[in-house]
Amino acid sequence: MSSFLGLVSRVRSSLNPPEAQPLPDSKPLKFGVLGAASIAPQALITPVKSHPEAVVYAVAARDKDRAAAFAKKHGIGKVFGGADSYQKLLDDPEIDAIYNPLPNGLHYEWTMKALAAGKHVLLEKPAANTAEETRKMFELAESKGLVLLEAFHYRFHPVANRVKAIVESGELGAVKSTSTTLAVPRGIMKAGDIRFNYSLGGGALMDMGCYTINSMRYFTGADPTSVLSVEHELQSPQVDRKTTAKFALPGSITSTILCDLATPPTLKIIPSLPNLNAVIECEKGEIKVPIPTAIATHTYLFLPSYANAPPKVMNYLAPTQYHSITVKVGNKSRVEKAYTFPDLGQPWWTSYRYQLEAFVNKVKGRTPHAWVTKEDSIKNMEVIESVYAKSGLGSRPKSGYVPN
Ligand SMILES: NC(=O)C1=CN([C@@H]2O[C@H](COP(=O)(O)OP(=O)(O)OC[C@H]3O[C@@H](n4cnc5c(N)ncnc54)[C@H](OP(=O)(O)O)[C@@H]3O)[C@@H](O)[C@H]2O)C=CC1
Ligand SMILES: O=C1OC[C@@H](O)[C@H](O)[C@H]1O
Repeated sequence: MSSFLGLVSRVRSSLNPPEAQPLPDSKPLKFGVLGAASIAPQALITPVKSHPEAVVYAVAARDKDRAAAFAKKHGIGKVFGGADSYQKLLDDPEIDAIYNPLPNGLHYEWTMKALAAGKHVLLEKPAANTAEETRKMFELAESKGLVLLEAFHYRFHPVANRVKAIVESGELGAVKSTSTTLAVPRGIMKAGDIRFNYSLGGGALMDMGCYTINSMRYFTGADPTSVLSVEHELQSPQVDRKTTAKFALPGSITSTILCDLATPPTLKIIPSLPNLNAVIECEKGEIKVPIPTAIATHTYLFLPSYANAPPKVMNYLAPTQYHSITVKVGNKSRVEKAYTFPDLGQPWWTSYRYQLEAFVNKVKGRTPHAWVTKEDSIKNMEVIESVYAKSGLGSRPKSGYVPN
C-alpha cells in the first residue's frame, strides 16, 4: 500500500512539479525549442519548472497557429511561427540553448545551424542518421566551446547508475550475457508517425533500438566486436517495424537486443503488452529490473507488464513511477530501489529532470553527475549502422544539408 501511495505521489509531483524560484545570483539558461514536438513537454518544459536556473523562453513551429497554441498551452513567452521560424529562433540573441526534438533525419541540419548560431544543444536521440554526421556535430560543438548532449535521459536517473555500479562492483562476477528489449503494442504509433518515415530517419532500430544498444553498451561497459545475426520485420520497404540482433562483446559476452514499434496481437486478437526489459546475466548471478506496475506519464500508456514470467522489465523511459532492481546472487536475491542519488534529486524527479540538471551544470561549467560523451554518441550510431548494414536495409539517408 505504501509503495502504491509512493507511486501516486511521485507521478503527481513529476507531472506538476513544485515551481523553483530563480536564484538571485545566477542568470537562468534560456531554452528555445525547435518544433511543437510531442515529447517537448515531458522532456524539457515540465522539468524546467522545478529548475531554478532554466527557463523555456521561446518555441518555433512551421505553422504559425500551431506555434502560438503550443506556446499558450505551455506558458512560453516568445513564439516564432512559419517556414523560417526555426532559423529566426536560432538568431534570437536572448537564447542560450536549443532543444532539438525534430525527426531524426533533421537532427544534423538543425543542430549544426544551432551550434553555428552559438547555442548549446540538447539533442534528442538518436543523435543523427549516421555516425559521420554525429561526429561532425560534436566537432563543431567542441570547436565553438559549446555543450552538445544526446538526450539519453535514462542514463541520468539513479536506477541506471545503480545497476551499472552493481555490475562494476564485481559482486556478481563477470558479465556473461545481456538482453535489452523495448517493444510497444501495435496501435500506439500511428501510421503517419515520423518513426515509420525512412527519409526522416525512421525505423525501430533508430527509435527504440538506440536505447537497447545504448543500454547494452552502458551496462557492460563494452562495445560490440561483431554483429552475429540480425532479423527484422518490415513496416515498409526500408523501415523496420521490429529488429532483433545478437552481438559479440569482448570477454565472451553475448548480447541480444529487441526493439519493436508495433507488436501485433497474440493469435491475432489478444493485444500484446509493452515489453521493457534489461537482464544482465553474470557468472555468479543476475540483475533484473522489473516494473510490476507502471502508470505512464509518457506520451502513451504502458500497461502492467505481467507477460514475462518472471517479469524482467526495465522501464528505461519512466523509472520514476516505479521500479525495483532484483539482484540475484546464487540462491539469494535482494531488491533495491534508487529514486535519488545520496546528494541529488527528489523521488519524483524524472529521468528528464535529472538530465536537465546535468545539462545546466555542464553549461554553467560545473561537473554534471552523469554524461553521455561525444565518443559514446558516435559509437552508438556506428553500432546502429552496423546492424542496418548486416540486415541489408542500410543506414538511414544522409542529410542533404551542407554547412557553410
Ligand atoms: N527522449 C525521449 O523520451 C523521446 C525522444 N523522442 C525523440 O524526439 C524526436 C521527436 O519525437 P516526437 O516528439 O515523438 O515527434 P513529433 O512528430 O511529435 O515532433 C516532431 C516535430 O518535428 C517537427 N518537424 C519538422 N519538420 C518535420 C517534418 N518534415 N515532418 C514531421 N515533423 C517535422 C514538427 O514541428 P512543427 O511543430 O514545427 O511542425 C514536430 O513538432 C525524435 O528524434 C524522437 O526520437 C521522442 C519521444 C520520446
Ligand atoms: O522514449 C521513447 O519512447 C518511445 C519512443 O518511441 C521514443 O522515440 C523514445 O525516445
